[in-house]
Amino acid sequence: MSDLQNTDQPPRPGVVVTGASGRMGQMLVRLVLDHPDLRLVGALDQPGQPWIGQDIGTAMGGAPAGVIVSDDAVTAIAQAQAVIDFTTPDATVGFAELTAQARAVHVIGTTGLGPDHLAALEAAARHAPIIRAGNMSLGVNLLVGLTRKVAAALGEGWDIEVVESHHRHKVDAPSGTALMLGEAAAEGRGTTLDDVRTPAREGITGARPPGTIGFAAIRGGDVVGEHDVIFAAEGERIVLRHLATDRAIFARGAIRAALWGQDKGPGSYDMHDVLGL
Ligand SMILES: NC(=O)c1ccc[n+]([C@@H]2O[C@H](COP(=O)([O-])OP(=O)(O)OC[C@H]3O[C@@H](n4cnc5c(N)ncnc54)[C@H](O)[C@@H]3O)[C@@H](O)[C@H]2O)c1
Ligand SMILES: O=C(O)C1=N[C@H](C(=O)O)CCC1
Repeated sequence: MSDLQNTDQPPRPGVVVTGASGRMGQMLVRLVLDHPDLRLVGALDQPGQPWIGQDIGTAMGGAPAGVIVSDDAVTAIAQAQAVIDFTTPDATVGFAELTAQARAVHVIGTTGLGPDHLAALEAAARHAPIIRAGNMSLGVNLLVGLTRKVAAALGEGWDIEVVESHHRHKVDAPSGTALMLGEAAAEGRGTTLDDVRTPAREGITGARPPGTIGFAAIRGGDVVGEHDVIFAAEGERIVLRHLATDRAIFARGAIRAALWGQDKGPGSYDMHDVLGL
């Protein structure tokens, strides 16, 4: 095979994966390395992480990938056309400033973001596209639409509860997905989640106020991610359920978003934009 690049083909976007040693980071590195239309140009992790300075392929137990894990985000992101980021809220805000400077697409899967983080991302999105979703899978994004529809069809005689289960390492609750589903249910009812969200229950809580949306979080073992939206009325119940059994569904969505974003202008986007839902 010739070493010469086929000049008829557009250049393949260069991708930096952040949190490269993490559960999602490793999955993303594998899929980007295998992708015919993308190049892995950087693998970032936090200072002190034992993989810093090693080839990402060998650190993951495979063949060398030709990309060294680094904690130098400034240098790595300067050469990226896309940054795929599943890390922590504070780290994500830092990466957003750098992707804005590089005019690179920032695909954000990080959950647990607070109002200050979200405001910082809005500011960064004035300079480059940001595609963010608490869940990047096709199935969950379809479920969001179904949840909105069912909530719109049912009156306040139907109580809405979102129950989620995740692995023992997850640090935020409710999950980003549960919040997406709760927001969709609230929208379906013509309100906002902030107005109807019930705080976590414990002790003598009193009876359930009508029209509220509650959340319950289960943590244990290696559960990848499970979500039920329960609509409960007198005498009947509807349960909308999504079960994730493989993190690849999130990584595939993120890669699709990175490619989709290549010809988009600055702004805030989500997976509904990417998937055309
Ligand atoms: N949106 C989705 O579809 C989706 C799917 C799965 C997970 N998530 C979210 O993605 C995030 C990561 O999940 P995970 O299970 O991979 O976690 P993890 O703990 O396995 O990985 C996080 C990685 O980020 C790294 N990191 C932390 N701070 C950093 C910094 N300042 N710079 C660079 N790297 C840094 C850690 O060292 C680690 O490698 C969580 O917020 C989780 O909820 C979202
Ligand atoms: O493993 C996690 O952490 C997950 N986080 C997302 C969430 O908070 O909803 C998506 C599912 C997996």
